[in-house]
Amino acid sequence: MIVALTPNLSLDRTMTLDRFLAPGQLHRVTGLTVAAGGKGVNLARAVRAFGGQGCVAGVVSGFNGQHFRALLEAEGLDNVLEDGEGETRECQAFLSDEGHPTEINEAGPPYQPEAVARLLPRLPQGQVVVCGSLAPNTPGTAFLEMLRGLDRPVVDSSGAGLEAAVQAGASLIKPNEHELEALTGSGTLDSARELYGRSGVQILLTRGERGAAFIGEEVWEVEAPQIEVKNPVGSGDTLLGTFLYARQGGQSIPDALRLAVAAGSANAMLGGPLKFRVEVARELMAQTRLLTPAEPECHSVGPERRFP
Ligand SMILES: O=P(O)(O)OC[C@@]1(O)O[C@H](CO)[C@@H](O)[C@@H]1O
Repeated sequence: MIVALTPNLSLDRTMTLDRFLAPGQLHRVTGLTVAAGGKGVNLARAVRAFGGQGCVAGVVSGFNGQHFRALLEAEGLDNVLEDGEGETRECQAFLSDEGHPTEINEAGPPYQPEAVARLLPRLPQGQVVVCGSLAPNTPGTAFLEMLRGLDRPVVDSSGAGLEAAVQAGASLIKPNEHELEALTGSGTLDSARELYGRSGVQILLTRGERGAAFIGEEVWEVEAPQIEVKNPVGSGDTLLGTFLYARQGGQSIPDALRLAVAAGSANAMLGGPLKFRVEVARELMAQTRLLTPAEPECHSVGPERRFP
């Protein structure tokens, strides 16, 4: 079981516009999809698409929260949800034939310690993955404490969330290059190696259309296939969900990474997490390229921490 604990769930509204979003102009919506969202939902969808067990966990609130529950139930995704106060946020994605997909994410209701305290004991047994942004006003100490109580979770967050993940000794983090740069001052493979060397936290570094790298005791890089991107939203979540699913199923790191990169590409090519198809990911896997594992320059690795 992969448990996608998502601190800031959302209702995702994906709008196709008659032309690329332009300031000060009227736009007509030619297509609209409303789906349960937040990074953990996309991750759980990918796990399930491959035949694995994925469960969404989080706090939902208000009318949007009821809508979220109904959409998740309609999709048949396993979930553990607690009711909170305020209103679950909305995240908008704008697409058009002219490209440049654009996202606008609300902040969401503030951190709700009581609801989180009710939620955590209800999490099912399994690998916990903490996914996405934190609720506004989440105290750093409370988040750190939560991570420490989760037995080496995987963390896909940014900013303070990522810093806390390193401090708490997460088993794996999944930054993109910008998030790694914000964390360490540089988004390169060398800086990821240095981070692993001093923390023992494994890193799955996503590099957008270029692919991804795994940095731990072993270092692997995979180049993504050339595809036409329809909607990149959720590609990183699909990539991570696929990687974790494949590793739990016993696949080697390079095989899991190739499948994960292919799955992220399939997500972007097909139009997002609701359109993702495993067969396409498997086909695209043949077009990924595994680069020769680079020799770590820094051998001073920390305590051994492997996933799973
Ligand atoms: O605001 P966060 O939590 O960073 O990201 C939320 C979000 O943009 O991430 C997913 C795509 O990765 C969307 O489904 C979702 O709405």
